[in-house]
Amino acid sequence: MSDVVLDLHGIEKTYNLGLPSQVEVLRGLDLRVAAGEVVALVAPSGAGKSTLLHIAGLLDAADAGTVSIAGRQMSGLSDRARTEARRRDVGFVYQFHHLLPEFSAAENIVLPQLANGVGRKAAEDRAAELLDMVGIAPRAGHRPAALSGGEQQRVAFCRALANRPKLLLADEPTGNLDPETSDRVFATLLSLVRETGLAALIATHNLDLARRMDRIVRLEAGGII
Ligand SMILES: Nc1ncnc2c1ncn2[C@@H]1O[C@H](COP(=O)(O)OP(=O)(O)OP(=O)(O)O)[C@@H](O)[C@H]1O
Repeated sequence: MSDVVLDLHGIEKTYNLGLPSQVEVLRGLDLRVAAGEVVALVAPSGAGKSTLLHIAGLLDAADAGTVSIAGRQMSGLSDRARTEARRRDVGFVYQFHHLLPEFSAAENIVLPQLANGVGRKAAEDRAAELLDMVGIAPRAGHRPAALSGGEQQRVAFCRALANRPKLLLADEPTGNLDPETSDRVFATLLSLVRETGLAALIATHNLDLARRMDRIVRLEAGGII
């Protein structure tokens, strides 16, 4: 596959609460996502979707196997180097936006850039550009509580893309929205991803949305089938 951004190979993960309550979640999972590709991750509840996204996003470590992002092997890195790689290369969107309630929409997009070493003026320009791309520039000064659910999720997309990551990971990004809003917000997400050419892995239970992506992968019995 050309231009592989996310390369998971032989990933194993077991949660050890002590025998007999050992949960083997991932058993030698392989998955690749290329630049510009939007992949739907479909899994029955409890199959390990969140576990997989956390490992791919360097939030959690696998017991075995390798994680490469943009050609760089992440498995052997120190915690600090991994955190830096996550900040720089990975954007996350969650089902519930997790925006900071005391900050405006624009500030929520500025802050992760400041944490990544970007200057304030450049960060503000980037926030304005992203809010414009998702069609809510006039809401830049609103705090999350003064935004609709769909607007909040759009801001969360902008925040995820603020540092120009190579990989976007999303866990049910439109799952808490009504079907019509979900549809519109999802279309925004797709066009954002396509414009920026990043690799995206988007978990969803919604098969209509999954079908609009480039490829569907199913997580079952600890692997991709
Ligand atoms: N920290 C943990 N300790 C022990 N078991 C865990 C832990 N986290 C998850 N599990 C178990 O691992 C399995 C996979 O969990 P995970 O959260 O990845 O599932 P999921 O596919 O995201 O589910 P859902 O779609 O319902 O959110 C589940 O059986 C869960 O109970």
